Amino acid sequence: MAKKNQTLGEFIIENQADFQYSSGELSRLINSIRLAAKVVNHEVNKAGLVDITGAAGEVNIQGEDQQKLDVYANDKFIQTLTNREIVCGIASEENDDFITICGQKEDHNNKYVVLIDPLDGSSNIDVNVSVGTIFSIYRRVTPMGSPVTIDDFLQEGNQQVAAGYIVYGTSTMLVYTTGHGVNGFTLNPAIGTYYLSHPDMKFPEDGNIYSINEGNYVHFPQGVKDYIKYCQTEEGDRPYTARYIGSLVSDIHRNMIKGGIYIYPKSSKASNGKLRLLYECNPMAFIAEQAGGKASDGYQRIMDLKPTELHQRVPFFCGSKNMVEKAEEFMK
Ligand SMILES: O=P(O)(O)OC[C@H]1O[C@](O)(COP(=O)(O)O)[C@@H](O)[C@@H]1O
Ligand SMILES: [Mg+2]
Ligand SMILES: [Mg+2]
Repeated sequence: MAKKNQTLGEFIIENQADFQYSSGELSRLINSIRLAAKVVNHEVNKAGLVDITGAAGEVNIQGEDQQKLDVYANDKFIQTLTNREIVCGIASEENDDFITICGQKEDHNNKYVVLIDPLDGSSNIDVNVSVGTIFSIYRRVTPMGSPVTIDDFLQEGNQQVAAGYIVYGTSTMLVYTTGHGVNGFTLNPAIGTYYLSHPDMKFPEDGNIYSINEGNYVHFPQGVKDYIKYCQTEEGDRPYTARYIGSLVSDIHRNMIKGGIYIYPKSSKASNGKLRLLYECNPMAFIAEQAGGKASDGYQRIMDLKPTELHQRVPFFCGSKNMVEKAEEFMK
């Protein structure tokens, strides 16, 4: 049983056996993400002081202006994972195509691929609102020693071996799962160590927070409009409270602790919504389900969706189980 205030390092070692294929590689991989997150956290905390705010002047494959911190975080995570030779491929929101990590030896036995949203909530960087990083880990499907292919990345979310996020907020937390529940670790910045502050995190089955960008209301499908009206109706424990930070990681983290639902639906402006299946929705869905919550595209379980493209978008309904089921009823 996880001991409160255990360090992340201790927790990783102690729980290594949990993992079916445990050979220490996944532990080293999680440790590398822990390290890269500390480096990025250091920069995030100085946003505004150092020249790390504003646009980097490039546009990513999503057509978004890359923020300097998007690029910085992307470089730090890719560097840290590459230098430790534990992954055979990386895909990122900020890179058009996946990257093959060969390392020193061509025939390395690295068996994991990582998909990452290096900086989530980019629109909040310059305004001192919490942002995050999201990661998703799979075992490769192509034979060891053979070139990594797109098939290693286009796997259904139910094949994830681990997933998690880092939230750079009032404190910095790393929250992850390897399919054995969800645990949250808070960084003590004074000594640079993560401590188990939130063991065995659980989504309350019900909540009274709904998180959606109502500014797009007129463009939403009727089912979403009806669900919003339902949330705002004076009846029983409603109206619910509206909370929307505009950083997926932070909105889901809050709702997991307090109970709530996050929705980024499709709309007449965005036929598949905005969020990316592989490095935003699948990892957050794995976390949500492992914490007793639910995640769908309004109809189907997110983690059963068959990916077809690296940067594909899907509608996203995620949160307290009963609230997501209620919203799905309105989508029927
Ligand atoms: O401004 P909008 O349209 O409400 O979108 C906000 C959503 O977009 C995102 O910022 C997309 O993620 P990135 O910042 O990683 O591109 C989510 O974090 C957030 O929930
Ligand atoms: Mg994102
Ligand atoms: Mg991002």
